[in-house]
This record gives sequence, structure tokens and C-alpha cells, in this order.
Amino acid sequence: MDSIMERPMVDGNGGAIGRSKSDQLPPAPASASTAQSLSRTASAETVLSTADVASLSRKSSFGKRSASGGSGAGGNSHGHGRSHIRKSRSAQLKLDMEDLVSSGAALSRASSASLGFSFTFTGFTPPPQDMMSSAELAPFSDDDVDLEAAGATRRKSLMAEPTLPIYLKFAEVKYRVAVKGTPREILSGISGSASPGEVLAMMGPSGSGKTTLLSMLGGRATAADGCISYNDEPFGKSLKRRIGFVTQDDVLFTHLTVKETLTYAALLRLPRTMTREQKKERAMDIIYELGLERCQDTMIGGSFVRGVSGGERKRVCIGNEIIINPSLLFLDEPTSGLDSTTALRIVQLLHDIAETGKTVITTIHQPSSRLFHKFDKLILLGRGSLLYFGKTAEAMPYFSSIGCNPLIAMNPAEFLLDLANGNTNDVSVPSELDDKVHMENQNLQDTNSKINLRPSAQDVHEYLVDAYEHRVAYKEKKKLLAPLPISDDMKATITSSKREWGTNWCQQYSILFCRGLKERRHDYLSWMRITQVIATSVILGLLWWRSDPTTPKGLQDQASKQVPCVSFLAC
Ligand SMILES: Nc1ncnc2c1ncn2[C@@H]1O[C@H](COP(=O)(O)OP(=O)(O)OP(=O)(O)O)[C@@H](O)[C@H]1O
Repeated sequence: MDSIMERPMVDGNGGAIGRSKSDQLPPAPASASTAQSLSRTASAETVLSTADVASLSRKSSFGKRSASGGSGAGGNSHGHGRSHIRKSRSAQLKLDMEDLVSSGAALSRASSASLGFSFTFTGFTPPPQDMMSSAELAPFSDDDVDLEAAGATRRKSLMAEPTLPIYLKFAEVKYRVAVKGTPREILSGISGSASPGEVLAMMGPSGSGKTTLLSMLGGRATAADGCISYNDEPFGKSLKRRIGFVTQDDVLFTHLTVKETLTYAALLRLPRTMTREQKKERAMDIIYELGLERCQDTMIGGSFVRGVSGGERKRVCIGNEIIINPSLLFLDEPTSGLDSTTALRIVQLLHDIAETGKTVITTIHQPSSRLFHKFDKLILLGRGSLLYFGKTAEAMPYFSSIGCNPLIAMNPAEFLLDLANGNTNDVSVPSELDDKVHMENQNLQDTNSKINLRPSAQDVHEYLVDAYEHRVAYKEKKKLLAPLPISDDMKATITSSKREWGTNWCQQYSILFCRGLKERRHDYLSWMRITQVIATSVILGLLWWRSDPTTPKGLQDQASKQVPCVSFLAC
């Protein structure tokens, strides 16, 4: 187990950090020095340059792109004479062939590319002809060429814009609620961390506390106990502007189109230093980045109105949050209710976002095995307790090391959820648990009760919590004490509130008013509504017909009829 969980630790000089992506991130001193030099420039906003962001990224695609002088998809599409790639495809396929060659994730990455999702976050790295033909990777039909070519010219690597890297750490986080006066512990001492460039997934059975933990990390709920830090600083108001939070139940306006939704989000949320036109441009860029150009004029839809598909809807929600270029992105079950292919597209998108130096944390219900391996780190929760925190790739070896193995071939996520639920039907259990079952059965024989063949869910839960606590937890907690590879000035940036944001009260009012009108235009302009108004006007008009306002009786009549009129209008 030591070999699995033990990793080179930090030196006291702030060299490395004990995080899982250390092998993929640049050497810490370089990063730190860059950060220091940046902070020394004492700009109002201390951010990483694009180069820093790229260096935080696990891949060198940004570097390659900037080195080649390409500034966008358009620029890349004709770079290096790679004319074998179709123009329409060139802005879309951002496959990193180093990964394709070297990593086990290559297959899933290639398959997600072929799913037709635009991978523009990581820059363009065209594949060698001998390895994969453009036709094999082409996600769209020839009919789409014009649309794609038009879209390609618009695409920019938005997420590559400079952003402050945020290292999230949380230790011994507890949460309690009072249910009918009795305190109930929802989370009991959860520790972990996530670094820029990583996607951290939270898994666990329903009710295990994933959403609660996510809300606390996102600053939406306060922990009863424990410590949550962002670049070693506590949560502050200014941090809210650097956080994107995609909730489980989206709140989108049914009658607005995708384009309108994102445009209003841009107008409301982007800094006032940007012009209206720039904000609209930004919304369009997000639409192209998320591959929503085909449905940009489609209504969002809802229970009674047909609208965009579930996957597109989720992407709109994500777009609503990434439009502000957040450093930290939280998502609550972004793939729930989606088929595995669409879910894979969403997770690939999260991956691409993380690769640009953002920290992405998501809860996930029951991922497919392809999807499971896309996450860098994993938190497994069971009944509010931590059953595993660490690299996703090391989860299965860890459970194997504590005596839990699947007895049949199964999706690792399914296996872990079974364990978290205490279901050991297709799982081999360690001798400790078997011995416990035998002892309990011996006691039951005396009372002639039915004997148990498998350990109880409670026993399995206690065993897993205990195993994690004794074998892994102390090492992970030690890692949390490691210094961050960023300067003190950059750490302090997180608490400064110098960033210009939002719109003034008047602008907000007018934007919200226009949005309200647009949302309800279908109500206002429906034939039913128009007929209703005309019919009501005629009826009310008839009430006053031939009433004489010059006589006291006529005036009395008119006054008394105003009561039902006002009541009707009020309703
Ligand atoms: N304010 C509250 N009052 C009472 N119980 C609460 C409160 N908040 C959370 N809980 C309980 O805490 C547990 C964890 O809830 P949470 O929503 O975090 O679970 P989850 O793992 O996200 O579940 P799901 O996957 O179904 O969304 C649940 O049993 C829930 O009923």
C-alpha cells in the first residue's frame, strides 16, 4: 500500500507539492519564480500569463501553439503545411497525440474526439497522417463544412485567458444539521485537495454527502468544523468572482434561446470594463467553444416546451459559468440523465477546461468505466465518511490492497459504489470481515436465527473507514501541509477585491427587464392572450355603454362597475 499511496514529498523550500499531478505540472520553483515576477509587477490583478497557464496545463499544446505563432484555430488550420486535415475539422480536433501514443486514456480521448465535440481549449495538435486519418476523426458530415468553417474563424481558446490558479485544500471538514432537534452528522471529517489542471470527482451512493461537500467547498455552505483554504487563504467575498458553480437543477429560462441565455449572462456578469459589443462577442465565443453553434437559436425549453437536448442544456449551464473565466469550477452531477456518450463529451469538456489551469471539482453518480478513468482524482464517500481520496488510477489497487476485489469483471465505478453501499455480493472481502461474519453466525446458532453469508453493510462501512484512516489518511493530511508552488503575493491576490466586475444598478435593471420581456414574449404575443384582451375590452366597454356620466345615477353606475374591472385586471 505504501508503494501505491506514497509519493515524493515536498521539500521545505516550496519546491514541489505533494499533489498527484506533480509529474504533469512544471517544476515548482520555475512556477513560483514566474509567479513572483508577476506579482512584482504589482498590477491590480495578479494573474498568470498565458504561458503560466500553459505550464500548469498537463499538456504542452498551448506551448506548441504559441511557439508556432498560432493564435487561434484559424491560425492553426494551415500551420505547418498539414493540409491533409480538412479545414472544417482543423479548428475542432485538438487531440494531443503524445497522449494517443503513450497513455491508456488514448482510446477514450480519440473516441471523444470522434464524438464531434470541439476540443479547442488545449490548442491544436494535428495528428500525423499515418496514425489517424482526418476522415476517421471527422465528427460531422460534409454538410457541416460551411458551418464549421465559419465557426472555426470565430473560435478562440477562451479558457486559455489568464486566470489565477487556485489550490483548494480541505481538512477534517464536518457538517451537521439538526433534524427535529437532534443533531445529525452529514459529513464526518473529510480531507482532500485539488490543484489547477486537475479534475476531482466525488463519488458515492445517493445521500452520502457529495452535494453537501461540494456546496461547502464552493462557499455555499459553512462547515461546522474543519478547514477549507484557497491558496492557503480562507473563503472571502472576492473569491466568489473566481468561482463557477453549476448546480444539479439548472435554472434556465425556458423561452430564451441558447444565444440569448449566454448573451444575457455575459451582459450581467462580465466586468464593466468590457463594452457591450465585447460581451456579446464573448457569448458567441463561448457558444462556439462549447459546440453549441447549431442550436444557438433554439429555445432552451422545459416541461411543456420542446427545446435543446439534455446534453446541450448541460453545456449551456456550463457556459453560463465559464463565461466569467473562473479559476475554480464546481459542478453538481453534470452528467446525470445523459447517455454515456453525451456524458463522456461533458467530462471531456471538463478535462479541457482543467487543462488550461483551472481547478475542476464535480460530483458524479455512476460513471461508465471510460468516464471514470478521465478523472484525475477521486473522493469516494459513504454515509458521510471518506472511504478513499487519491488518484483515480490508484483507487482499484488501494481497495485490492485492503482485500476488496471484484469477483467478476465490472466497471470500477460500479465496484466502488457497491463497496460504498456495503454491498459485497460480487466482491471478495478481507478475512477480518469473514471472521466477523463467522462469529456473528456462531452467536445466531444459539438462538436458531437465520445465518448471514455476507458481512453487513455497517460492518463493511466501518472496515473501509478504518482502513482508509489507518493506511492512507495520515499521508494525505501530511500532503495538505506542503507549501504551494506560488508566491505569497499571488496567495494574497485571492483576498483582494480589486477586480472590476458586473454592471451598475441601472444597467442590471434594464438588462433584466429586457430579459423578462423576451422570456415572456410568447405569453404576451400569443393569440390566446390577444383574443382574451380584446374580448375583455369589448365586455368592459359594453358595461359603460349608454351610461350617462352627466347624471348622478350614471356616475354611480360607472363607479360601481370599476370595482369588478380593477379586480379582473389585478388577477
Ligand atoms: N439541511 C439539511 N437538513 C436535513 N438533512 C440534510 C440537509 N442537508 C443534507 N441533508 C441530508 O444529508 C444527506 C446528504 O445529502 P446530499 O444532498 O449531500 O447527498 P448526495 O450524496 O449529494 O445525494 P444525491 O447523490 O442523491 O444528490 C442526505 O441524507 C440529506 O437528506
